[in-house]
Amino acid sequence: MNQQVHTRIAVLGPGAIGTTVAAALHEVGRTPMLCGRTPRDSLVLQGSGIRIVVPGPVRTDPAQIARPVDLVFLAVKATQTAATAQWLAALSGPQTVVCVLQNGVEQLESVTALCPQGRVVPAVVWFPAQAQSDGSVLLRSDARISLPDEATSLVVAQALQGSRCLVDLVSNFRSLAWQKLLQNAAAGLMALTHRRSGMYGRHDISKLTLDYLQECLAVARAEGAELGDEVPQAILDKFQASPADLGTSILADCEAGRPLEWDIRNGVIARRGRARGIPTPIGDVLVPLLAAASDGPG
Ligand SMILES: NC(=O)C1=CN([C@@H]2O[C@H](COP(=O)(O)OP(=O)(O)OC[C@H]3O[C@@H](n4cnc5c(N)ncnc54)[C@H](OP(=O)(O)O)[C@@H]3O)[C@@H](O)[C@H]2O)C=CC1
Ligand SMILES: CC(C)(CO)C(=O)C(=O)O
Repeated sequence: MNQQVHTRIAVLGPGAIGTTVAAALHEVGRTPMLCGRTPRDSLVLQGSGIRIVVPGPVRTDPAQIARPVDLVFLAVKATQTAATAQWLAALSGPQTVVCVLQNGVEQLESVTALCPQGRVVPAVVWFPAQAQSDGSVLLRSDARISLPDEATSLVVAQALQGSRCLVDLVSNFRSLAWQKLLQNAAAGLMALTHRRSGMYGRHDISKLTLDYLQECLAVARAEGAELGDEVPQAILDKFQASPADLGTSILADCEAGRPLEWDIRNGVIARRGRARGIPTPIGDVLVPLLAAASDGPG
């Protein structure tokens, strides 16, 4: 008997990333339970040559959950994690694996605090996905996540096996998570300018991006990430090679007037730098601007 077929899976936070993973699971016959904030009958993922409808409903009341599931994909914004405490308590038991599909390097601590019963696996999410005005989600590249190469991650890898969401199990997870964090930190500039990837073609913005990434790299290395000297330029090259209209999830939040993940994407680097005595002069300017753009007042 195929054990995967019997794995009970929930997607908590059926937004851009949650819809992508739910669609990948549904497509291979492992339709997850959908848990969210806004009731919906179904989710729709669109992309180049794809349209997948994931049957709902999106449940909105954790009190209606009768028993834990085997695997939870948590895909709310980091600013929303605390508000999922009741969901995590209802969905997770001692055997439950909670895979955190969020940016940042602090997922393990923040989510473990909310579900001490579950086993938490942080993920690096590499693909861009954007909610559309009709409620569907647009997937803008192949779906891929990286997980630490450890036993708990196998539950996640098995659930996604054969699906359109590729899973890498990596021995250098910390380094990879910091590398992705640097990409996100640089993407924060889009939320300040309200411009998309095309802006990295400007000479002044590419210089600022490289200078910022150099100071972020120094903090990442002090935190134990093994990242080479080429990383800042490689990140800039990636933005410059992206479609000019490609945004980032923090820009989507900014445009929708939602709180920004400024602390887990940019603030964390300045915080960790301060704790280690590493100067972060550019971050010290960007972070208050992002925080104020997010939280006001005014
Ligand atoms: N989008 C992207 O391209 C990428 C995003 N990421 C990261 O992935 C994470 C998720 O981002 P993304 O998918 O863009 O976020 P979205 O804002 O698109 O989705 C968040 C989802 O969580 C739901 N939600 C919010 N609060 C709760 C709650 N209390 N209980 C249950 N559900 C809730 C939202 O519901 P509602 O519809 O009501 O708002 C929404 O469906 C973030 O950390 C982001 O940085 C990483 C790589 C790429
Ligand atoms: C698009 C991507 C992968 C890079 O900025 C991302 O992480 C995000 O939008 O949050």
